[in-house]
Amino acid sequence: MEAMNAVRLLDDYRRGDFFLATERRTVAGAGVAQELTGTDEAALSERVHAVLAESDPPIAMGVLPFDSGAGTPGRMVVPATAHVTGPAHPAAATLPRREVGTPSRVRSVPEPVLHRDAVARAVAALGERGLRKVVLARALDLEFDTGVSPEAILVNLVLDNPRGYTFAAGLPGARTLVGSSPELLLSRRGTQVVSHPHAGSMPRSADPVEDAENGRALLASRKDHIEHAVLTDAVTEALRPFCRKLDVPAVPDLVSTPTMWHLGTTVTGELIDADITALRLAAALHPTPAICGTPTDSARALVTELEPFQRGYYAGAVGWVDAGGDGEWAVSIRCAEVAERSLRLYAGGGIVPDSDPQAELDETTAKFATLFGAMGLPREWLAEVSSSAGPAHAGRG
Ligand SMILES: C=C(O[C@H]1C=CC=C(C(=O)O)[C@@H]1O)C(=O)O
Repeated sequence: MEAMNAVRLLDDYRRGDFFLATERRTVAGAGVAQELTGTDEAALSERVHAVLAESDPPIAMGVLPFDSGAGTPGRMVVPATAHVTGPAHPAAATLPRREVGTPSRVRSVPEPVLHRDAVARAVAALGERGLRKVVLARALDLEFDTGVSPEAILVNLVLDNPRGYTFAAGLPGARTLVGSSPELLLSRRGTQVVSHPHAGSMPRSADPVEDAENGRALLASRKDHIEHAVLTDAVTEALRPFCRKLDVPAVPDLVSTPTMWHLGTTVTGELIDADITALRLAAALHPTPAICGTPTDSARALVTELEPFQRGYYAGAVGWVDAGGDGEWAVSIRCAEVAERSLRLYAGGGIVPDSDPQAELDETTAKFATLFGAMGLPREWLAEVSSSAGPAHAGRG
């Protein structure tokens, strides 16, 4: 695998290919030497491992869906050419921002008032069905009169956040998943594994006093600590059978992106069996309660019942694995599925018994700001399309 300048790789990215920029490295793959798809993620990881023993380049990259049971397959590609190099920053900061264009229509799915209703129904269902947490999402559909460029969105996302897991990945049906996630599902290097689960949120603010206050409020929020503890417990339990040592801090850290504050816990472990690959571990962890809920099956059933769309590759995972089993997988949030002249943005939030429907609607609105900012769209539009007044406010143009 050749090393090439990360900025050049970013500039060269074309839809259909794979790109992941992190604080530590940049991974890019172009073209398709082999494609493997499947709805059983553990089986897919075994097939990928077998293929990688004979592949050049010895690396596969791709996406896992939120729910492969809904028929959306995991997709892994051994690219024709692959590059693994250093971080895109600070050099990327010199790149000019790219124009994305203005959508002719922006629509909330479901309408904001219906998302609030869904949150209220979820709160009721938690008690009735014995769930500790469920994550509910909504979408924004943007339509354009001309082609929309995932390449431009990717460049702007990389510029906006040197610390994110910023990705673009080709999907079946000539679509592209593009986004910038704060959340590491799993990385493996030799026998060392790391997961950095995130749950609990407050928006960042341009006003430094309010911004710091929001961070403090999140650290003091009992509801958010409960939401986070459910997640950390599940990640710990999923990793435990694979690890001889596991380190789980007792309290989460306050972590941030340019648009959100979160609670995050860095879980580190040492594998018992060095043959377990990063993709196999990602498949074992997914879906965590950061994007689904607890217990997993009942939470997933409730998501299917209450959300008026299929999540596809939102709230799945995006990453890579090499022939030695090392790799890095991010939770695919703060992202959009881009088609020819349209795109769908997704944002969700964890619901626990103390959740408030309006606050949950506002939280999804704040999370959309990552993609909205990268597309150069005004924040006021986001507020307008997320107004709980409903359909009269739900469209533009
Ligand atoms: C499900 C999403 O965020 C997750 C990650 C961080 C904080 C979250 C929360 O506070 O609810 C969510 O669990 C999303 O951005 O769509």
